[in-house]
Amino acid sequence: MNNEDMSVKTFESNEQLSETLCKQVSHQLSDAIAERGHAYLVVSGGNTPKPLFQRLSHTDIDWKHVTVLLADERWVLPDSNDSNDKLIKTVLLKNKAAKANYITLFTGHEQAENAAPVLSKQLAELPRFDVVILGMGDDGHTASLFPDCAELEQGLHTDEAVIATHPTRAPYARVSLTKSRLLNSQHIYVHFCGEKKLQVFKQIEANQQPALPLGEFVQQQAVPTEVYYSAA
Ligand SMILES: O=C1O[C@H](COP(=O)(O)O)[C@@H](O)[C@H](O)[C@H]1O
Repeated sequence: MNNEDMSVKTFESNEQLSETLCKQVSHQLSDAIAERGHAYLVVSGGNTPKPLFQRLSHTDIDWKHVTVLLADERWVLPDSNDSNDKLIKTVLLKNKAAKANYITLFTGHEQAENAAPVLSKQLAELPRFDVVILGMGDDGHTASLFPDCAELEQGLHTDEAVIATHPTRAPYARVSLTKSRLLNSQHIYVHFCGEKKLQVFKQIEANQQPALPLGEFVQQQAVPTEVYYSAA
């Protein structure tokens, strides 16, 4: 698909959206396993992907040949309710998906900026991802590439795989996969819900300035990218 022809797949509810996206993602992971013996799935944190994770966890995929990792992590302890790591472990890596391999972004370093170079080296060694699912915040951030963080330009232009970011209007230091590492994927999905985010997405689609971080993934032509939106 040429991303110039991108259309937004629209659903009434996140449940309905998740049913369709789950089928799509599971086919692509299974195809990757058939072709190369292993598949890489990158997922986002936050609230939006919970129904998708629940469905994926019950889906017949040869999970032992799938590696899952996060697009970003909030620098909190792994037992915090704001930890993306906790979300993945409690909602996705269960049931059939309990057999998946998981690369955590939580290294145990006290500071995100000390963890980032270690993670960057580790993730640079991974092959091309098969599926990357990106979320979007109300401010147009994706992964932990925030419009207001001092590290945004670095995150969009570096060849490093992971950087630390410090949003000024959202809590916690973060680690985030960079644009170059996220775009090193066969397929990208953008997944968001609700009218407020739809309005932000319309600004991004129209390329309104100042450009928002998600626009870097929506406007590019290199990787097939599909947008999944639900009203509720
Ligand atoms: O902080 C984050 O926010 C975004 C969006 O989260 P949501 O709760 O509005 O769906 C998420 O994609 C990212 O992974 C997370 O760290």
